[in-house]
Order: sequence, then C-alpha cells, then structure tokens
Amino acid sequence: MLQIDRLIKRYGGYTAVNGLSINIAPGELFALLGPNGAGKTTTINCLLGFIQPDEGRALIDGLNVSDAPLETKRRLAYIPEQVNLYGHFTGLENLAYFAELSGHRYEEPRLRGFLAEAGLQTEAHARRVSGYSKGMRQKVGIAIALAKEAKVLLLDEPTSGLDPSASHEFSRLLGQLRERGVAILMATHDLFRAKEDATRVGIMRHGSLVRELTAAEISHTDLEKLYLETMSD
Ligand SMILES: Nc1ncnc2c1ncn2[C@@H]1O[C@H](COP(=O)(O)OP(=O)(O)OP(=O)(O)O)[C@@H](O)[C@H]1O
Repeated sequence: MLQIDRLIKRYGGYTAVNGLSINIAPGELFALLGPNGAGKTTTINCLLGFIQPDEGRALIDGLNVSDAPLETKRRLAYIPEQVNLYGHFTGLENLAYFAELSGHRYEEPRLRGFLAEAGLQTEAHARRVSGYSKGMRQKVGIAIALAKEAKVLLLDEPTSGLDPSASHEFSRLLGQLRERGVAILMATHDLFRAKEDATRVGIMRHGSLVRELTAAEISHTDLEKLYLETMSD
C-alpha cells in the first residue's frame, strides 16, 4: 500500500535520506525511530509530495507520488505533531472542508459520526478549533482520515506533548484504523508507543534504515537497549 523504494534526498552536499526502502501493507503500522536529523520528516515530506526526491520513488496505493501528486494526496492523511486546522472554524467545518478537498461531501450527521468515531466529545463538534487541546485537534485529524477513506496515514511525532491518557486514546484510534486496513507510517521518538502500537519498528540513522524488527518479538527494555546501541555504533 505504501512503498518507499531506494529513496534519496540531498540538500547540497548533505544526504538527508540515503537509499531508504520500506514497504507497508494494509493494516500494518511501521514505527520509524531515529535521532533528530535522521531524515524521518524529510521522508514524510517526500511521501506528501512537499519535496521531490533526487532518486528512488514513493508509491501510495500503487501510484507514484512524483507522477500523481494530487491523486496520492487524496489517498493519504497526515497528522503532524500539531495538526493544522483553521482555528476560527469549528471541528465540523474543518472536517467538512478537508473531506471536500479530497472529493468527499457529507451531510452534518455523517460528519458528526466521524468526529464521534475519532473520540471527539459531542459538545466540541460545533466549537471553534482555536479552543481545542492538542489531543482534540488530533482527533479531528483522525476524523479527516476516516472521512477521506485514506488508505495511508502518515504520522510525525503524533504523541509528543500528549498526556498519557490522550496518548493511550490516540493509540487505540490507530488500532481502529489498522483494522480498517489503513497502512500507517509513524515517525516517533516514543519507544514505548512504537513497541505498543507498531507491527514493525525501523531505526533510521544518517538517512538510512539501520535496523528493522518485528515489534512483537522485542521487549520494551530490549528495544531501548538496541536503539542506544545503534546510536553509539
Ligand atoms: N530544507 C532543508 N535544507 C537543508 N537541509 C535540510 C532541509 N530540511 C532538512 N534538512 C536536513 O536534513 C536532515 C534530516 O532532517 P529531518 O527533519 O528529516 O530529520 P528528522 O529525523 O525528522 O529529525 P527530528 O527527529 O528532529 O524531526 C537534517 O540534518 C536537516 O538539517
């Protein structure tokens, strides 16, 4: 569903992403770990079509992002650390707007249904987003993914700054999206959430994937140990 194939992105003489290949099947969650500057956000920006890779390719649902930027954007949803919404619009209005951008027009009850499914309390639906907490904005992000019927979800540091209950709730929602067959790529520094939520975990360093493992086969302690060892190699 999501294929990253020998992706390379250079900035001048610096190689930010260096031959990265990852395949993520429907219903899988791949957690991408790595220190600051490892190239995680650059990779996500290539998938979003925000930047062009120098070599290699990224495919969303079989479509090359470089050849079909609009089509691929329609098929994916993106939740960064701070979900970008229009503060003076309500949650409902934001959802209607972003769903429409991807060609989906819904009546209000259906929109409320998506927000409820994403865990946003009913009294907040018609409130302005400027008063929402970070966790509430992320729920709107999940509702947008549901409304768009996104096949791929890209997450960049989604749980950073969330309190433990909000973080737990967020991971429950990711589980629901996985059950619907969404392929998820999550860049994160949160080893705990990576181990808990992911099917596979990759450790990135200097633009390359240096380790890849099955989440179920490693304990929290061993993942932390492996991460630290990888950083000191
Ligand atoms: N527009 C740019 N011009 C030049 N260098 C850039 C640009 N964008 C990113 N880089 C460099 O590419 C490297 C990878 O950055 P990137 O943001 O992808 O890392 P990251 O793994 O997401 O880090 P973090 O965990 O801090 O978000 C960094 O060294 C960064 O300085």
